Amino acid sequence: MTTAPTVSASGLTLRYGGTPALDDVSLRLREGVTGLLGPNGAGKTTLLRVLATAVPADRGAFTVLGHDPGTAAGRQEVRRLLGYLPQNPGFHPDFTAFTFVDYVAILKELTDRAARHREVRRVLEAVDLSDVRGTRIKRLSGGMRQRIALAAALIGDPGLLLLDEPTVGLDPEQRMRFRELIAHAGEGRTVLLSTHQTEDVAMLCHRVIVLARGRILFEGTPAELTARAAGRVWSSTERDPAARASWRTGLGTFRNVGEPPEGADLLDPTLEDGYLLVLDSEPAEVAPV
Ligand SMILES: Nc1ncnc2c1ncn2[C@@H]1O[C@H](COP(=O)(O)OP(=O)(O)OP(=O)(O)O)[C@@H](O)[C@H]1O
Repeated sequence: MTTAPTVSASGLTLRYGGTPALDDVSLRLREGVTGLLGPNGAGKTTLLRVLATAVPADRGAFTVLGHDPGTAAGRQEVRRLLGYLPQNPGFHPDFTAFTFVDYVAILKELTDRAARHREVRRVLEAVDLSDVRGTRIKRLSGGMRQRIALAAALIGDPGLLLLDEPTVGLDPEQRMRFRELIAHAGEGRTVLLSTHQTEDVAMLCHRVIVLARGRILFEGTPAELTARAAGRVWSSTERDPAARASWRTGLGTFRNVGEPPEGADLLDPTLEDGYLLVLDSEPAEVAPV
């Protein structure tokens, strides 16, 4: 039995000038972590901002756990149900981890001081930052700052978590640590994770959406995205000019992605190969506005 979707969206469209940042986007998000992949300018941040009710769509509609943000009451309810980690969280560097998260909790209408402080301690504990809660943010590493932003998004235990490129700029160890936290956050709630890291998607997402030029090009499981490249990745001793992408690996041979020649030495595809080929299938021209 499939659970009811947390988010149901249909026909979301938003233009900046003549450029469609979102173009007729329909989707359903369920419990677990859904990765949102797409090249720069694909519309990922715009989609997250629309779902976070930070900006209204020009057309289309969506609900979060049945609430419609098209009405003032619905919008208020949706805001209570979601946590949002924006691309640039905008910390005041002189705030401590605790005062920043407490400030966000006040904005989230947690008015009872004692209960709010308990909640702030809970979310800082959840991201393993209890030890530095009194430290000023300017003295903390990038990874710790991202964990503070995640803690702030977790205030009130939201059913929907929107994360905009949270692992950008983190070193591999911090990224792995953050992956653990996202996977944990995705247990029992719905997470939409915008990222450029195909590895993050392969490692922790239940589903993946590929967005380009404001349109959804693919929606499915990471295994299904990887399968798009089955039989389309091969090894050769020379760069294959017919390949969509071709590079020399550490082994000295070339790894090619595209349409292989007859009898090619096929390799196992990765999610990144599938992603590349899905992007390649995109029509070159955008529909006239
Ligand atoms: N406030 C704005 N005003 C004008 N154009 C905008 C605005 N925000 C986004 N855009 C445009 O909308 C399109 C989608 O941008 P968006 O930031 O959503 O993409 P993205 O997939 O998040 O990109 P990135 O991976 O680089 O963060 C781009 O063409 C961008 O230039």
